[in-house]
Amino acid sequence: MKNKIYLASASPRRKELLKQLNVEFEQFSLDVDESHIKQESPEECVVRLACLKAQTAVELGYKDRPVLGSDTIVVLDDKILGKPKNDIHAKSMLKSLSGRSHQVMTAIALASEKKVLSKLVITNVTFKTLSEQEIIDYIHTNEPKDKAGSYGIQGFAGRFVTHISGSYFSVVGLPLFETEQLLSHFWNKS
Ligand SMILES: Cc1cn([C@H]2C[C@H](O)[C@@H](COP(=O)(O)OP(=O)(O)OP(=O)(O)O)O2)c(=O)[nH]c1=O
Repeated sequence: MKNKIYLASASPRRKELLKQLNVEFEQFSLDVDESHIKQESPEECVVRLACLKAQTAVELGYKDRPVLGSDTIVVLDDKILGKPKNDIHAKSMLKSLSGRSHQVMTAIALASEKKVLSKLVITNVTFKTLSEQEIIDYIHTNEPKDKAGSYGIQGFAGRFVTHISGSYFSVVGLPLFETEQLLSHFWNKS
């Protein structure tokens, strides 16, 4: 069917965001190797991972509709901050983000057997200076655990943000405007 897609993602946030586009979809989770390759830039890495998620799903047999894959990373001084390994890791990431600006990069990819289209969205986010206690309290909320950069702008960390330039939805995991654009490109080209 023309307007139905698959969402290759375990993320409940991406599911909720995709609903806002009024696209019919089925979600499933995938196990892909998300490790970073040393030589690649953050931009190359996030696009590669979004494409990998979408293309792996196609290879696994999800071929009757386009597959949407997405990946989000936080980048500080050109270095990738992925998901924290533990609370100590989360603490050091939050410390490094304190009082500074960073980029949140989300790539989206649509794949079928015939083609793959992708788009990279970069958003600048500035944090206020965080006290040691604020970082500890935030880690106790458990929010950092499954999130790139150890924070969720949509949750308690929203109050850390003094400035954002770009797409709020992209920071949460799925840029709405760009996803709709990519879908329409994909369908117009098929
Ligand atoms: C910076 C930031 C990230 N995140 C989330 C978005 C992504 O879900 C997650 C980054 O990990 P991803 O590997 O991009 O996504 P995921 O593992 O949650 O889901 P899947 O790979 O199956 O699609 O961090 C927020 O929810 N809020 C934020 O403010």
